[in-house]
Amino acid sequence: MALANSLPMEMHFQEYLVVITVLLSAYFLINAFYQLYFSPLAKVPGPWYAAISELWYISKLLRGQSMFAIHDLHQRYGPYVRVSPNDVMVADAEAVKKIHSPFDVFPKSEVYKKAGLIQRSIAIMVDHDKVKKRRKAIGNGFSNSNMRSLEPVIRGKVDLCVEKMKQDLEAKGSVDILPWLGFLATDTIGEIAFGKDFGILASGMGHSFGQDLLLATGVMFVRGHIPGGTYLESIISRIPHPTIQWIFGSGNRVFTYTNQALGDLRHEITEDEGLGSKPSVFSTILQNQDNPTAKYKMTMEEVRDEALGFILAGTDTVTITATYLIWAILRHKEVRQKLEAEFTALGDNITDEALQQLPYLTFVIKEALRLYAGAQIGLPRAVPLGGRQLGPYFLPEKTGVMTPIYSIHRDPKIFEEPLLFNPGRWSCATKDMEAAILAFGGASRICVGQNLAKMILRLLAAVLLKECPYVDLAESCTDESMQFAPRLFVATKGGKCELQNTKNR
Ligand code: HEM
Repeated sequence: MALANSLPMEMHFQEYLVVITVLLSAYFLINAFYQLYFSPLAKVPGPWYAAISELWYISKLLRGQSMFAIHDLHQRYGPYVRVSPNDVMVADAEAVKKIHSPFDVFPKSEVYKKAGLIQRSIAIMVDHDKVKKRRKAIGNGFSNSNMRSLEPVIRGKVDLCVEKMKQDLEAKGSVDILPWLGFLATDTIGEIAFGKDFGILASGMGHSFGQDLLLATGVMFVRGHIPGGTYLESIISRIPHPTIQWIFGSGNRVFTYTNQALGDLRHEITEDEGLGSKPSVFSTILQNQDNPTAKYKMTMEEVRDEALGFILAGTDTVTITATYLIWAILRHKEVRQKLEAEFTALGDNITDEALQQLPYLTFVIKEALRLYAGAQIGLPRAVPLGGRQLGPYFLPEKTGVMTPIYSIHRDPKIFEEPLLFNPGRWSCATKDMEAAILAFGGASRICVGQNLAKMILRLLAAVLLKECPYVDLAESCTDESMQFAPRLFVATKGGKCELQNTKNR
């Protein structure tokens, strides 16, 4: 009897499944046919599997292979490659200039917005008018003149970092600079944004904030890149398992820490009207909060999201660029000698102002940023209203266009022998070379922290070579181990960058 009752149900269910499968297959086939032959992007070259679904690009991105995979596609298909139904990678120098033009703004793509954790930060803002206003509000904090007033803080961090690395070199004969430069970046940005560092340079150990931020960023990234990521998150985050709760609680823990630190900083700044308080990129903003006539104001939540955005955007990028900069200097003897000559001529006058005047140091940093800047993936933008002609293709509005830094910086039409680390090439730089550099992005969305990043790089190179003249690459630090690893963000293949003390060799 029970069997007799269940049979029609089962048949009904199977029929239901068959209908759904047929419908889905039909949808898939019709969509694939449309994408390949009738979509406005159908003429843009690229592999067929990328044109019919986002899966190929997302999987490459999440597995950290996007920059290599995209580079291969550009070699095969040319400067325009369709990498998903609605996204085109553009490595054509003229079109890249248009995409990052200050006059005809291609807004950031919504991918950033979906990410979530730092909703009020400039890094994920799409609306251009809001971006302009916010950049004015925070721009002063990173201006060259404010950077000068922050220099003692930054110099103090660089000195401490070099001192710690020197201790390892002298006690153990070698040092892995990768974690130390990570501590340097995190503590420096922590201090100038929150008014206090995380104490990790001094202790030589990570801080739970770093781990929480990493987790929260992972959640944010998956949410932004996986279709339906927000719904997936709201379901998974309800599972009452301690590890899952801990992972999804990371965002709140990060907010609690940041609110506390910024609250203290605000108190200190408003109590003594900024006199003698710790220098911070937010000093003016925090002073202005209770000033009714102030032109640019920000709420505490906005300041918090910006501060977190700085940590997220600034720490890994500075760590990786600084690591490769030091590696590249020590890897190329003639580069090191020329730099040492410039530093020797400065004597003890190692100030950032003096370092900024050194031509060869400037070329070395530019070349390190060309080949090894911490961000190498495609910068996502959307085609503005009305659509735009880019090269031979007319792309409708809202088409995603990405400018792949890795490939553009290695374009042989612009950079002779593009894979060679050759700082001298910048002594006679062409306009095209200058325009092709996207290490800090471009135009209206150029990196807010580039002055800070460059200051750290300059001071680090000068102080390290002065304090540790006996340092060289360790045997473990080979060209192979220093290749880019397939990770989400740039990383070294060997997972470290070891230097050794050559004094006793
Ligand atoms: C060598 C180190 C750095 C590199 C290579 C780098 C690279 C970049 C790039 C390529 C962009 C543009 C992203 C896009 O257009 O989609 C960007 C934006 C940004 N960066 Fe950096 N960055 C570095 C350091 C920093 C530091 C130290 C901070 C802050 C303390 C920072 C804060 C930001 C912010 C807030 C944005 C978003 C700006 C906007 O959307 O208008 N970056 N960075």
